[in-house]
This record gives sequence, structure tokens and C-alpha cells, in this order.
Amino acid sequence: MHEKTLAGLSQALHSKAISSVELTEHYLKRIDQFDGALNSYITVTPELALEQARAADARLAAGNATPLTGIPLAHKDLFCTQGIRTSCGSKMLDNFIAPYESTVTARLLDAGTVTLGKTNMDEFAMGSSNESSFYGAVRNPWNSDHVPGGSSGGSAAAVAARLCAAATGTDTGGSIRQPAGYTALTGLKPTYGRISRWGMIAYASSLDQAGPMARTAEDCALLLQAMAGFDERDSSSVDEPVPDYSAQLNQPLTGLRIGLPKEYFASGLDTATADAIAAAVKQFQSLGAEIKEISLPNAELAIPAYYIIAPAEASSNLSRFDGVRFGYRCENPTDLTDLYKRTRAEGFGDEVKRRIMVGAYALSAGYYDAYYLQAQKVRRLIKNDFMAAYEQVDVILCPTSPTPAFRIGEKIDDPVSLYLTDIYTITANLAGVPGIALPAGFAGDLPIGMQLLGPYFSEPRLLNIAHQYQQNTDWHTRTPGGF
Ligand SMILES: NC(=O)C[C@H](N)C(=O)O
Repeated sequence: MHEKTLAGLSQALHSKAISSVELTEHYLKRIDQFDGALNSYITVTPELALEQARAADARLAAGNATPLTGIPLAHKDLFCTQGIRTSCGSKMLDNFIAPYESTVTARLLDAGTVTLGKTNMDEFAMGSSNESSFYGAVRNPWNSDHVPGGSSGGSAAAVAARLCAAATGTDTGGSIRQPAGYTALTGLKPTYGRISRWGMIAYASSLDQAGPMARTAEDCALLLQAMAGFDERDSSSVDEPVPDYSAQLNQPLTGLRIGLPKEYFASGLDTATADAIAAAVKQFQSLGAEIKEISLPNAELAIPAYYIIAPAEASSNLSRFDGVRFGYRCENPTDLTDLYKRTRAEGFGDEVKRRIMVGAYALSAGYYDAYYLQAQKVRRLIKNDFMAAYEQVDVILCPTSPTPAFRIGEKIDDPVSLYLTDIYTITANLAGVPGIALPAGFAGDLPIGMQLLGPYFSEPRLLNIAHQYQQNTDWHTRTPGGF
């Protein structure tokens, strides 16, 4: 059963070839069998999943099902799920049972999906390898010595190992696209504001965006359909009609103008990755696309700007974890200051502390103008680069990361080298534009990802282009050995 894509499972459920209870039991068995070694789930919710599966079967029988009814999903442990632990990968929230449901998970539940559990992630989504999780590193199903990427590394590993039909992720600087690239999945970061952030534990609010992680673009279209839409509870949610994301998947690509940003093919790009992207370019040409070289001249400033803006917002957002209202609280505090200090010192891991310190420094009097304000100006320049590029081309094609997945532990002592793995993904978050990652080849047993970026609200076009590529290639059909 798990060989099928989400779209294939949906058909099987609707034709009654399988039931949601059978499918859910099948995935729960696989989680039991394989997840000890992978560590992709923080929490598994078997009773709830089976109860939801029974309800889904009743809905399928009654004839009022959606394409997602009965589909077993996993959610990044950053989405609040009512009555279920929502840890955000941190000791700080290890004891936190969310009292309410995030808009994303609520919409997916309304569509009839089944929640298998909550997936592992970098602590508070700060990381690119899933090694900063309080619950331990996640292994890449393609090669267990390697990271699955991050911060949505548990979601990526769980989908790649077929321990769920698809999963949710979030992307602040690449956290959907980079792990999708490292595990041969298709992952979509929509336009900022397309999906509600309500009930997502905030990291950097002006950058955070949820999205689907699945096997194919077709599956991402089905998931985005349920996830997208205006939500008055999120002030950054955009009141823009939600198109039918599956309707345009089969449009031909004739005349499509694809831009290759020359800054993304410069030094630091691994040769196997460069070769895979060159082959994808040829594939797109054979499907009728025109290729142009373009420039994103300020791209090299993206990492420094991001590592001011994201920590600045994080230092503010994470001030709510103080041991008073919810989450971890230190033992026997002597007074309120001691409570704050020890709760935060004991509850947060090293990377989170590093970012809070950097952020607080960048926002402090005397440094605000020199760092934070400068970074915001750079952010505008990066946005302007994209706007100028989209006057010449319809979409931009580039790698998702400079290299395939690295080894567990390889970059753990060098945060800056870890930050550099997001060099191709961060620009889209700073500009707020959408991007889709999809598999484009392999270097040995490790997947290579490519990325398509488009103008605001171009998700239908990105899904269409990715789908056409997947109709003509088979990278996305491969399964990691042993799963
Ligand atoms: N959350 C993300 O998108 C991941 C990014 N690598 C970060 O640590 O900020």
C-alpha cells in the first residue's frame, strides 16, 4: 500500500479497494518496524489515528469525502495539535499539550485526514540537519550515516521511508525545500501569507510559512488545496482567492521562460549537483521551455541578512518561554529572576541560545541601525532582484542546496558552515516568493534536489512545471533501499 503516492491512495480509498483503517494500521506497523532506527517521529498517536480512520471510512461510505479523506499524515511538531504534545523539538515544550488546533492541522482534519503523529525537527526550527532536536538526530533513509536536512527533517525522513503518505513542514529559510532535496521528495514553500500561521509556534514571523512535503507535485497540489486560504486569526494571512491547484497540472510547458541565476552556479556548487541541474535544464528544453541566464545580484547578502532578521524575530518570539505560563519550569526557583534565568538556561539548547543572543544583540540600542536596519534594507534589495528577474522570465531554476546531504556530526561544531547549506533557499523567504523543491537525480545513493521559484501566488504554475517534469522523469518514483 505504501508504494502508492497520496493521489494513488486517494483513488484506492474512493474505489473501496482499501479502507482508511487498513491503511492506517499498515503505516502504524511500519512506524513500529522502522522508526526505531530513523527517529523521525517524536510522538505517535495510534488510538487517535484509528478513531479518525474509522470516521473517514464512514465518510467515504456516505459519499461526502474529499480527495484527502482517510489519508494518514504526519505533522511537524511545531503545529499545535489539540490534546497532543507539541514540543517544537525542545525540552522547553516537552510537557506541553496544545490546548488548541492550528489552522493548518484543523483544515486537514476537516478534509478527513488521519493524524499518525508528530515529527521530529530542529529545536524551534533552528537548524538545517535536524541535529539540534532535544529528541536526537534523525537519520536519512537513503543513507543512515547522513542527515535528512532540517528543520523539517522528521517529516522528510518519515515520508521518504514511507512511514506516512505525506507530511506538513514549515520553511523559514529553507526548512521544507532543503530536507525535501536531501530525501528525494517534493516540498512546497508557498507565498508568504498563503497559508495561515495561526497555531504554528513562531520562530521568525515575517519569514515562517507552512507547506506540504510529499512524493510528487500532484500530491502537493492536493495538500495545498486544503491548507491554503485566508484566516482572520493571522494578520499576515492574505485574502486572495484559492485557485484549483490540480486543474493546471497538465498544461504544456511550451514557451515557458526559465531563468538560471548565475550567482547560484558559482563556486561552492558540487559537481554532481551541477550536472543534475544541467540535465534537468535539457529536460525542460525538450518540453518546450526557453532558458535564459539571469542575475540576482544581491543573493550573496542573503545569509548575513537572514542571520540578523531571523534571530532578531526569534529573540522576541521566544521571550514567552519563561517558565510561568506553560512549558518547562526549573526546580525550586529562589525568586522570579532565578526562575526566568534557570528555566531558559535549562530549557533551551545551544543553537536556540546562540540565536537569542545574536538577535537580542542586533536589536539592542546602538546596534539596531548598524545591523537590523541594514539587514532590512538588504532584504528589500533581494526582493527587488526577484521582481526584476520576473520581468524577464516566468520562473527561476536552481539547486536546493550546494551539496547532497552531509554526514551526521560533520558540521555540528561549525554553525556558519551549516548556515551556508541554505544559501539557495533563504532568498525566497526574504522576498516572500514561493518555491518548490523536487528530486533531480542522485549522487551515489544520495538524492539531489532542484528548486523552482516563481512570482507571488504562482503556486499553480510551479506545481504544473514540477508535475510535467515528473511525468517525464522517474527520480521521484525511487524508494530508499530497505523501506
Ligand atoms: N527554519 C528554517 O527554515 C531553517 C533555517 N536553516 C534556520 O535555521 O533558520
